[in-house]
This record gives sequence, C-alpha cells and structure tokens, in this order.
Amino acid sequence: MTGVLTALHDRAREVLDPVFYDYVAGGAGGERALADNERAFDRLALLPRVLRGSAVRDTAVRLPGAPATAPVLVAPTAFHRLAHPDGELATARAAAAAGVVLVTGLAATTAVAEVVRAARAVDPDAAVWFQLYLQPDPEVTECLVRRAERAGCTALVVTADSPVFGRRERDLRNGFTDLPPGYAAENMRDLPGGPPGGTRPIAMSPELSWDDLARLRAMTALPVLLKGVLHPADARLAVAGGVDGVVVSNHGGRQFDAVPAAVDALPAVVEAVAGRVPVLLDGGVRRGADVAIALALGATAVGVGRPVLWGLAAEGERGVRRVLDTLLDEYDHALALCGARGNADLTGDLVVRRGAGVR
Ligand SMILES: Cc1cc2nc3c(=O)[nH]c(=O)nc-3n(C[C@H](O)[C@H](O)[C@H](O)COP(=O)(O)O)c2cc1C
Ligand SMILES: O=C(O)C(=O)c1ccccc1
Repeated sequence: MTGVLTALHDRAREVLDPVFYDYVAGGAGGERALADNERAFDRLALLPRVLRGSAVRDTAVRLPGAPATAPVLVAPTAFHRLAHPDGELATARAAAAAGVVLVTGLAATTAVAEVVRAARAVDPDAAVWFQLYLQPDPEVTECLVRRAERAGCTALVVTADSPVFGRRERDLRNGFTDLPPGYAAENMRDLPGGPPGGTRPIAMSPELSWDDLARLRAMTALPVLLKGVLHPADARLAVAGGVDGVVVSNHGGRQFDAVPAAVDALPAVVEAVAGRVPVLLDGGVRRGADVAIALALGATAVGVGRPVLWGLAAEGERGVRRVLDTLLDEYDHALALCGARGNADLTGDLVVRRGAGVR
C-alpha cells in the first residue's frame, strides 16, 4: 500500500505550507473527478499472458519532438518554487536524468530558457516541451511561442480545458488566488501590453475557438499537442486541425467536477484518433501498472502531475528522480508480469474490469 510515491506524498504533506498543499492536492467542486481519476484505475485489471516474455523489455516510445523516450512524462504543473527552492530547475534535472520528457508550464516560476538549460546540462538530448494557454491577444501568444522556440523546446502543448479557471473550494476557503510576493510566473515577463520588466497575468478565455488553434498551428513549425481533450469529436477536430498529438486529461480534476476520469475517456478518443497521431493521457497515474493499463488501452505515454510535486517538496531533485524511477521500474516489472516483451505487447484484450469476471 505505502510505496515510494505514498511516502513522498506523506512527507510533502508534512513539510508544505498547508495552503499550498491544498492548492496542489485539491480539485474543482466536490472533487469527484479528482477522486475518480485514481479510482478508475483501481476498477481496471490486467490479464497477463504466460510463457512469452523477455529478459529485456522495450519500453521506449516515439513522441513528437523527443528522442526514443520513456512512456512517462512530467505533466505541466504551476509554481514549482513553492514546492522547493530549486523549483523547476530540480524537476528539469531529474526528468532529464530519468530520460523523461518534461512539459514545463506557462505558469512556471522559472523561465523556460533556464529550464531547458538545466535539463540539457544533464543530458544534451533531453526533451523539454512548453505548455501554454492561448492568450486572447495573439501577439502575446506569438511572443510566448518564440520564447519557447528560442529556449530550445521541441514541442508545444496547448491546454484547452480551461475556458475559465476551475472553482477549487479548498483555494476559495484558504484565500489562495495567486503566487505570494517574491515569486512570479517568469514566462509572463516583458510581454506586449505588459509592464516593462514586470509580468502580465495569465489570461483564460471562454471565447477561444478552433480558429485560434489554427492560428497557432500556422505560427510555428514545432509539433503541437492539444491537452484536455475528453470528447472523441474534439479529438477528431484536433487531428483535422493538424495537431501532432492529443492529451486525454481532465486537468487532474481541477477544472470541472462533472467530467469522467481520464482513463475512462481514453478508449473513445483512441478510437476516434485511429492511430493518426499519438494519444497521451494524464490523471491518476500512481503505479507502473497504471501506465501499463493506459498503454494497453491505446495511449502512447502518460503524464504524472501531483506525484512529481510531492517528490519535489519532500526531497527536491532527488525526490522527483525517485518518483520517476519508481514508476518506470514498476512499469518494466508490470511488462514482465504481463508476458510482454515491450509496450507493443500491451493490447486491449489484456484490460478487464475488476470484479466483473473475464469473458
Ligand atoms: C498544482 C497543479 C498545477 C497545474 N498546473 C497546470 C498548468 O499550469 N497547465 C496545465 O495544462 N495543467 C496543469 N495542471 C494539470 C496537470 O498538467 C495534469 O493534467 C494533472 O496534474 C494530472 O493529474 P495527476 O495530478 O493526477 O497526475 C496542474 C496540476 C496541478 C496538480
Ligand atoms: O492550477 C492549475 O491547475 C493551473 O492550471 C494554473 C493555470 C494558471 C496559473 C496557475 C495554475
């Protein structure tokens, strides 16, 4: 029950300011979607094949803007310096050392150029992607894209599940609305229309449309992934709009309480995308077996959000490294126990509903 990730979570709860702990741990509304993300994995089981394994298992995946890489990514999360003084620099070093793609966020407390530099100092081939919210002013968006390109990011992840900010009852109760003094969203510094040397607030807009995605698509040669897709029709529109990947996500249950668990939304999106681009998933991944379940259901890779912040808060770079290494070790072990020689042997017939029997 209490694996490495649980222990790091417990430690993070002890060391963090309770207001920031709540910000990370919490979700929108009654936290039903938050709880369901993990519970949905608990409701699924894997049906191993026997006598067909291998001593060496091929866990590498091909993703846009990344060398052959592990099937686990660091999902974009805000404000790493509130978890640990080394902030995003520690996360970047740990991800690079583990061979994992880091998706650094628009709301990072370290500028993207510094994040990429830290990752590349560990591994010159380390892949860092940049997550952004399309800003209502296209000039601001363009400036952010150029910044990510110049920094050396190899893909963009556009988060589409936030037309408005989620109602997070813990944050409302605690009065947590923004970064405390002394911290800033460094990627928002020196932008058109903003104060010289200062930062602009990150805007969310309910008026964004597929035209805005098309404008971004035309703005850059970098691969673009669309994050926060749950409806299969949106997955089809995204592929038609030229995206290079789709991320099935409910934002860790932080946006809308009424949505299903990410892994429950995955199969329909995989079917709609029909192999045209990779489908990624995040939300509720806590064990290597969860990675295996998601891949068996058709995901190419999964993102982890909160566990990375727990590792960071508990032990800095070392804690993030422990989170990622544990998930990758557990995943390799799950492959062995499934009789899989690699990711490709994880097929849909291996996934059954726990408690429902096997047909
Ligand atoms: C504290 C925190 C901040 C987050 N900030 C962002 C963000 O700025 N942009 C974004 O696209 N997703 C953000 N997310 C969502 C994550 O990218 C991811 O979808 C989610 O955490 C996955 O669920 P998990 O925490 O269960 O792994 C955030 C999540 C957390 C916990
Ligand atoms: O907290 C979040 O989930 C999030 O996505 C976000 C977005 C903008 C600023 C800070 C956090």
